[in-house]
Amino acid sequence: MTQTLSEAKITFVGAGSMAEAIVRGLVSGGSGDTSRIVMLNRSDRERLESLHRRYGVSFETETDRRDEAIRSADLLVLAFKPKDAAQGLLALKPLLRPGQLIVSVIAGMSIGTMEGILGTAGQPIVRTMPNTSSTIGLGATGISFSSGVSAEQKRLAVGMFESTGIVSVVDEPQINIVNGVSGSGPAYIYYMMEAMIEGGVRGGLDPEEARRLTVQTVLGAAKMVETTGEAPEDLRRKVTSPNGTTQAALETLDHLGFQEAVIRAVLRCTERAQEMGEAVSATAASHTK
Ligand SMILES: NC(=O)C1=CN([C@@H]2O[C@H](COP(=O)(O)OP(=O)(O)OC[C@H]3O[C@@H](n4cnc5c(N)ncnc54)[C@H](O)[C@@H]3O)[C@@H](O)[C@H]2O)C=CC1
Ligand SMILES: O=C(O)[C@@H]1CCC=N1
Repeated sequence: MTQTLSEAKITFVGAGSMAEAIVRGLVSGGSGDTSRIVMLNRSDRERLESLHRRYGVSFETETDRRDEAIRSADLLVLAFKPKDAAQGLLALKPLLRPGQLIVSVIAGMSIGTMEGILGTAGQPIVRTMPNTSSTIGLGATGISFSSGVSAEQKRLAVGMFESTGIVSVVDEPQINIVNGVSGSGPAYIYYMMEAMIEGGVRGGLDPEEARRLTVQTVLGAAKMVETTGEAPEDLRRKVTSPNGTTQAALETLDHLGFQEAVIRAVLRCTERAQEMGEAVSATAASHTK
């Protein structure tokens, strides 16, 4: 029988900000009985209770029941930090069923590393890179599959992230660059917004007005690219009158290396994901020695 996303039992291992962003997207997308979603955390019962109150999800804190929530899940979402990944995966290893679907949102950690730690080449693993805008249904998620993922499991995993925004299926080696563009991307935009607000305030605007104008400008610019289908470059040209104010502003950005700084940030982020993935392998190797 084919299983739908609204029937699938989903257990989150790690109940931090990314897990909450996905849950909030799932719940507001109206996908089934939310009590079938179980949240587990290393500690912090209050956090789990708060998620239960806000989204109607279940949670477990007692060892036997936590283990059962892991064993019985159709989709096991790994949502802990890379620094906790080696230990977290080793603890899961004895609880996994063959064929049980693992979905990782952990930055940097490759499918090969997960297979190595779990000691199973055939376990279906979905490696993803979502972002926190999933919270409001405007997420952008890169997703890739190990060879053991069935067509039905792919559909479930893609469906889960589609309920939180858009999904790009990519080859696994590209997940780190997705991290550089959209996984960490919201932070670059927030950083630019902080600077625009600060510029407005320095120029004499009230901070709240500077914030309001900045938010609408970023929203409007993103919507213009989406709605018109025009290239950002062409839209930028339309704002830029020859020898006008925008040109003066862009020349200042060019002088300070804005474009190159952003490109280098995206690529450095990608490289950092690779480094973090390698650190997980090294930690796992030291645990299993
Ligand atoms: N925050 C973001 O924008 C994004 C984060 N990610 C990835 O999502 C993962 C989680 O990130 P956040 O939610 O920001 O971290 P977080 O620190 O908010 O949450 C992680 C949670 O996992 C729990 N945890 C650690 N080890 C555990 C274990 N063995 N069993 C159960 N729970 C455990 C911790 O107690 C913590 O509450 C990271 O691997 C990160 O790379 C991916 C895309 C975007
Ligand atoms: O900063 C991080 O490592 C995580 C991964 C993508 C966004 N936040």
